[in-house]
Amino acid sequence: MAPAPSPPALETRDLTIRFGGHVAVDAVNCAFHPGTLTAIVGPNGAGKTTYFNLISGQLRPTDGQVLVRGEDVTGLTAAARTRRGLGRAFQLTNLFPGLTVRENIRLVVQSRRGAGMDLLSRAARRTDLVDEADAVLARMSLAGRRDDLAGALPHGDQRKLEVAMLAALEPDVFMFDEPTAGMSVDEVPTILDLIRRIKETTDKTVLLVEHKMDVVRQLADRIIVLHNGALVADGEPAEVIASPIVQEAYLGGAIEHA
Ligand SMILES: Nc1ncnc2c1ncn2[C@@H]1O[C@H](COP(=O)(O)OP(=O)(O)OP(=O)(O)O)[C@@H](O)[C@H]1O
Repeated sequence: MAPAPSPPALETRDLTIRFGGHVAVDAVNCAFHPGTLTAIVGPNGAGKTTYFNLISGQLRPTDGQVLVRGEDVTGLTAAARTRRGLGRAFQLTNLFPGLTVRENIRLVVQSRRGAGMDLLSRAARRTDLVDEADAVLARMSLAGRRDDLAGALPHGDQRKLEVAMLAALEPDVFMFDEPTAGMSVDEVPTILDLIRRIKETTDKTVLLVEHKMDVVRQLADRIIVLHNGALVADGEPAEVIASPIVQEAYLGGAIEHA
């Protein structure tokens, strides 16, 4: 007998949230698999960030479920979902500005290894933890910034540090919400390179909310399109980008509902 296929890394079933009479996410059914980077696109207000918030546990759905490796996590807190392998990069809110770049990474490594979040503890002096933090910094091209205070970094390097901290957490599912927002044109390629490295060197599941279609085109294996909270397209990037719904959303303004 053939072995049962493994469940998706992440799945949403009929995931729905209403704010008053407004349906912000509307019965979204979608499965995400390891080794795949899925871009989530759609016009402003389509429900992309709300969908992320429902997956990561910042919001509770009105209806539907979130499953991680087949396990229903809908009733769990955001922190419990993180422990089950869901990792989300928040726009700079996770950084400790008064600590160095290396200390920020070390805290993530420490906490993942169950050694607490105290920088002065005995665990914090363990050389294996420091070495691991340094390896992440090297991999993420941040070794040169190792001793700089996170709060004093230029914006682009803070965003890089945020990606590096998520990489140090080693989640199964990486969630990026507009990782290049507010970056200058010359800083964008570095972030894309870091995300590409995560995608190419690991068998992780990556979700990316992104407005810039050139970024999506470069990174995505698959694109899903949200519009008025509903999933309206799902497929290969070239095919989805060429579809009338995306052409209208990005080149011709708002999409009219059929
Ligand atoms: N807490 C909330 N209370 C009421 N309405 C909300 C709330 N959060 C989001 N919404 C509404 O839900 C809809 C989806 O918003 P969301 O921010 O998810 O869209 P988005 O696709 O991420 O947009 P953008 O691309 O502009 O970031 C919008 O109409 C928004 O006003």
